[in-house]
Amino acid sequence: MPREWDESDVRIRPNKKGSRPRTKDRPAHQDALIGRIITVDRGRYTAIVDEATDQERTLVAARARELRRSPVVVGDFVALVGDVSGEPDTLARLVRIEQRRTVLRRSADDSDPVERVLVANADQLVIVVAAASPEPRTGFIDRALVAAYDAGIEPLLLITKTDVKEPTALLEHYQQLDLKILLSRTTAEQAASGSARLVSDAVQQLHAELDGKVSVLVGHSGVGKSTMVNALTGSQRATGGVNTVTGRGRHTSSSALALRLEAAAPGSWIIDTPGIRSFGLAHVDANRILHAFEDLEPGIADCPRGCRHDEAAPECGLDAWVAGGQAGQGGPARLISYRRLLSAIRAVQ
Ligand SMILES: Nc1nc2c(ncn2[C@@H]2O[C@H](COP(=O)(O)OP(=O)(O)OP(=O)(O)O)[C@@H](O)[C@H]2O)c(=O)[nH]1
Ligand SMILES: [Zn+2]
Repeated sequence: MPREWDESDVRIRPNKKGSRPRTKDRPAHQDALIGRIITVDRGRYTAIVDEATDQERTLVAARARELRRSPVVVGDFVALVGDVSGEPDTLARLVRIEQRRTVLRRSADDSDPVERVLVANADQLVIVVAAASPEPRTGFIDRALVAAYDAGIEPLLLITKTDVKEPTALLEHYQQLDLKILLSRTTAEQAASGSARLVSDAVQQLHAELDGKVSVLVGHSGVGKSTMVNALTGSQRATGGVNTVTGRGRHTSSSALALRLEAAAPGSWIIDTPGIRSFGLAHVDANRILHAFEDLEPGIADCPRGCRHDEAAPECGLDAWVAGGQAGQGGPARLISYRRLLSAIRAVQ
């Protein structure tokens, strides 16, 4: 029966060329498989696909030519095409990097402003220091806190070797900061025997904090990071499966490696960072680092206009803030830490 066309009819009328958009309008590789990058080694990217299903497998991929200039890092979700069987000696093609939820960055040091992405999509940064041997350095912790703040990820401080020394001074220093702190230790006999068995309470507490999340661990050499990572992951580095690709022997050039948290919800990963010992912060705006010092931050309310908050700043509100005890007993030391970091970053900006 004839009738009049109106605008709504026009809209639902099928496209003359068919309902499929033309190739160039379609997102490339729509049917690609999405994988999680667990390690990067000499241009080869190891990904987990179909994670937490019975199809789960590990495969190795190389970047497509058009991604040559786009760094792919541990924690990235990527689109994979080609041979995605994961069979030995196969190589998939990595054609796209999915949008990153968080990005942990650093510059190699403050004087090298080249900013590098270290890890993508992490939820948490676990800063590992020892109560003693090596002595904890608040400068390292503060830098890591700024990096976590900059990345928009949650920091957590893990103090190891509390059997060797009580971390009283360190706890005092961070007392007024809203920072989650966990302690771990071995029994003295075990430490003396050289095979550190961590007390299970400490491991379980950290496990609970990591369950369901992607966490990056950073710390100086010798603080007991590997000991803790092994306790949480069951030494996946050393034996079969995923480990042929991620095992220590073959893992030479990458600075990060994702390991699965044992006995945890799917998607719980620990990213170890053996090659990362420092956090250059040249890429972070000096005016923003105070946000990582929440215990001091309210003190700038009374600063004169344009105050630079450094030692030379006349009548900086931070001096009165810590002198008045508002940042707690550790306040004066915290202010020194803040100003030291501030001047290091300003010196290169
Ligand atoms: N007393 C004591 N010793 C520990 C503890 N945790 C680790 N250790 C010992 O500290 C030493 C260094 O531990 P690692 O786990 O290798 O340290 P790391 O941070 O991984 O160091 P790198 O491998 O150099 O990166 C080892 O001899 C451990 O047995 C602890 O809680 N208490
Ligand atoms: Zn000020």
